[in-house]
Parts: sequence; structure tokens; C-alpha cells
Amino acid sequence: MKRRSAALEILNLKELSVHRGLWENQWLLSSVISHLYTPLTGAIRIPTVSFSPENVNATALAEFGEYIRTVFPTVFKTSFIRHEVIGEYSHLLTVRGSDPSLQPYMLMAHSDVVPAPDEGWEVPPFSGLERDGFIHGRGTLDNKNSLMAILQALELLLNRNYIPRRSFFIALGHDEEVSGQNGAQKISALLQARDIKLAFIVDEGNFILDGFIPHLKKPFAMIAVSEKGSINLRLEVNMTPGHSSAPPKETSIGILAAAVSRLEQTPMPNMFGSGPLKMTLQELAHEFSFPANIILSNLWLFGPLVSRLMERNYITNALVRTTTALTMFNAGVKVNVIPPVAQAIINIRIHPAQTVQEVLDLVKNIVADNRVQFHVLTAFDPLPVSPSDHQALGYQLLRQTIQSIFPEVSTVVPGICIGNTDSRHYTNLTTSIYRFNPLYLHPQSFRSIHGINEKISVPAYETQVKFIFEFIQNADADQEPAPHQHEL
Ligand SMILES: CCCCCCCC/C=C\CCCCCCCC(=O)N[C@@H](CCCCN)C(=O)O
Ligand SMILES: [Zn+2]
Ligand SMILES: [Zn+2]
Repeated sequence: MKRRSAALEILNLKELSVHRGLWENQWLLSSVISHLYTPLTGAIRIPTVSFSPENVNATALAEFGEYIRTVFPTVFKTSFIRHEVIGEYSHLLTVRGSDPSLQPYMLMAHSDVVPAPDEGWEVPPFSGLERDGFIHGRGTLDNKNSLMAILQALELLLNRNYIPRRSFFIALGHDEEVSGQNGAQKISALLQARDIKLAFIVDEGNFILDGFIPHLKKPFAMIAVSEKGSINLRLEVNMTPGHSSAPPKETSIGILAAAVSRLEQTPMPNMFGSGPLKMTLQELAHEFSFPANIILSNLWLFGPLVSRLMERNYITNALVRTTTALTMFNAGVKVNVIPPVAQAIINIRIHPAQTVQEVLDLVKNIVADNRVQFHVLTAFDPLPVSPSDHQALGYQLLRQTIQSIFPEVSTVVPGICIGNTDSRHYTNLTTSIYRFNPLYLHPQSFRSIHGINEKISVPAYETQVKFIFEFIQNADADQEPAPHQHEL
């Protein structure tokens, strides 16, 4: 209740500023955004945690739906915007542009977050507290920042009487962290039934990366043109239970522990050389000084060296191979009972050059114990590679907007997303899916995503709003960027 009244207090501030017409005044507007209030803080306070497709926080998701309607009143009352609630808590906005000859595009984000127990956090994860110039909490990077920034940018454009030329959709899923089956999948099916084809999609994913590659001092923007496949695999061992005072030579726990340990100790093959990574490194080569620039420009010769260097670091390792993470382990009911069943879950991320079937075969060969049973819980292959050439509208619009909003970032490269996104449910609507957050990411902040102390700086969030504000206008321009409003 305390949390809710704090959120309402903030809302009142927003309402005050609207009534006084502050949105018309640039200086006061930025002061409202910077110093008094960002709608993101209220969004973080609503604990929209997903545990599984069957276990989402319905109360929080419903409250979140009310919250966005309240803080973005113009978006939800504009006559050329249609709002639909899908799968109970996801939102689809259809923004009808003035020029029906232009193919529509789609912006995406999600409102649910992974769990965040209080332990280890400097600031409680659902407090949305602003401290030292940062908004703290679960969802500040993944992915309420994008959701709120999209709506805030649109609200600002509408308040300035902007009418988009190109139609676009905004798809806000509520169960991305647990599959997207009730949100993104349903939105995708609905749009397919309406015969919609999209020019491109922009979703969460990669970032402007800073400090991930040794000797590369300058940040670079990596737009993910694909994402890894995935398998959630349950391993199970069943043995005869009994009295722990006379234990058998092997127990279900021991057998399973040995099997998962073999998996952890045996990396999947290094697939360097296939998939978008080669393209990433070649386009990055000129950012390095001698001799790294020569090495990266001649991967035909230095590929083995580069691939060995990449596998030394746990993040770049994820780019060169399929990874296997042991994420759950359950067995035993009492201290003196030999347990009948032991179960473990392995979360596998599939390199673009492999398939679900190939990886399952490798896993079974590594485990090599027929007492271990395998149950595939969920699985999908790596996603197709979207175009990144000069004709690729979505990619080029992102590049153009990155160069305008982040002039210090001189290199924009295509790459792969090691995580999964809701955008994978939309391959029926477009072949051009781009996963990019207009934010700087450092290794430390990377660890905070699904980890502890997730936070976003207030200026970074404002820049994200500005990025989308400009992106929407760029998508309306003809080939050459037309003059438009840069300032919020
Ligand atoms: C040479 C370049 C070096 C690059 C280093 C790469 C750095 C990685 C940068 C960003 C990756 C962040 C990934 C963020 C996306 C996260 C989205 C997410 O959490 N998705 C979930 C979906 C779960 C779906 C249920 N099955 C996930 O992937 O677990
Ligand atoms: Zn996410
Ligand atoms: Zn996530």
C-alpha cells in the first residue's frame, strides 16, 4: 500500500505539470523529466514478476496496465491510435499513419521482469528509488526502460501535434521472461490474421557496448540481427529409495551430479567462423590499432587465434559456441532417506551454426549414461539473420538515429543477441528483426541484468526517450532525413 501511494504521489506531480502546460515549454519540460519525475520510477515499483507461464503476478500486471494509461493519457486517447489488450495483460497499440502507402513497422518491449530477492541489492529492487542520478531496480535495463521510453516518446510527439506518416505498432508483452506464449505469440497471431506485413521490428537486445573487448577503448553499437536458439532440458535419474544407514554404491544424486558436471566441464564445439560474428569482427576491425586491426581484417588466417582469445572470456565465449548453464537442481526429501529421484535443468543457448537436434545429440554423448533420462521442456533453433545492407530500412534507420543521438559512437555493427527476445515470435510478419537498446552497457551493468543492482542513469533513460522520439520521425522521412525536432 505504501508503494502504491508513493506512485500516486508521483502521478500527481505529472498531472500538475500537464495542467500547468509545462509540456509546451522545453526548459520546464526537461526540468520535469530530469529533476522531479520520470514515469519509469513508478513502473519499477510495480512488481510484475514472472516465475513461469502459469505463475505471473496478475495483480501487478493489471496495475501496470492502469499505470501506463494514467501516465501517458494522450497516447491512450488519441483518435488515430487503437489500443487493444491481448492475453489479458499485453498491450498492442496501432498508430495509424497519414500515408497508407508506407509499410508499417513495430516497436517492442515487455513489462514483466525476472524475480529479484532483496539480498545483495544496495537499494530494494522494487523501490524505484532515485539515488546519485540513477533509478534503481529490477526492470530498469530489462526492459521497463524501453517500454516506458517508447510510450513517453510517443506522448511527447503527440503533445506537439505530431502526426506520423508511417503507421506503426507498439507491442508490449507481459510474459517475455517466461516464453511470450500469452503475449507476443497472441499478438503475432492476431496481426497475421489481419494480413499485416511489417517493414521491420525493433526490440530489446544488444546495446552500445563499452569495455567488453580488451584494447578496444571506444564504444561501439551492436545491433543484433539474429539471436541464439535455446533448449531447456530436464535431466532425471530414478533409483531405488532406501535407508541412508546402508547406502548403495551410487545414488540418484551422485549419478546426476556426475552427469551435469561432465556437461559443465565439456564445452560445446567452438563454432567461430560461422554466423554473424565474422561480419561483426570484420566491421569492427578498423576500430583497433595495429596489429589487432590487421588480425581482424584477415580472419581467414588469424581466425583460430581470435577464436581462442574469445573463448577465454565468459561473455565473448558465449558468441563462439553453444553454452550450457546448470540452473536448477532438485533431489531429496529427508536427511536419512536415499532419494528416489534427482532432477536438474540445463539452460542451453544454441550457436547460430547449430540446431536443436545437433545439440541434443552432443549433450547425450557427453552425458553418456543411460540411467539419465532427458526431457526437452522447450526448444527452438537460432533465429534467421536479418539484413544489414544499405537497403535494409530498419537497420539503416537505427544506424542513422544512433549517429545522430550518440555522435561519439563511430561504429555500428551487426551482431548476435546471446539472450532471447519476444521478437522471435514475429518471424511470420517480417524478415527484418533488430534487437537494440539505445543505451551504453558495461560489463558491470551486463551482470546486473537478471542479477543484482540493476539500475539506469537518469540521463541514459532520457536519451533513450530522445532516441525513440527521433527514430519515429526518421521512419517518416523520405530517403534523406527531413528536418525535424531534435529537442524534447
Ligand atoms: C565482439 C562483441 C562482444 C560483445 C559482447 C556481448 C555483450 C552482450 C550484450 C548484451 C546482451 C544482453 C542480452 C539482453 C537480452 C535479454 C533478454 C532476456 O532476458 N531474455 C530472456 C528470455 C527468456 C525466454 C524464456 N525462454 C532470456 O534470454 O533468458
Ligand atoms: Zn528482456
Ligand atoms: Zn530478461
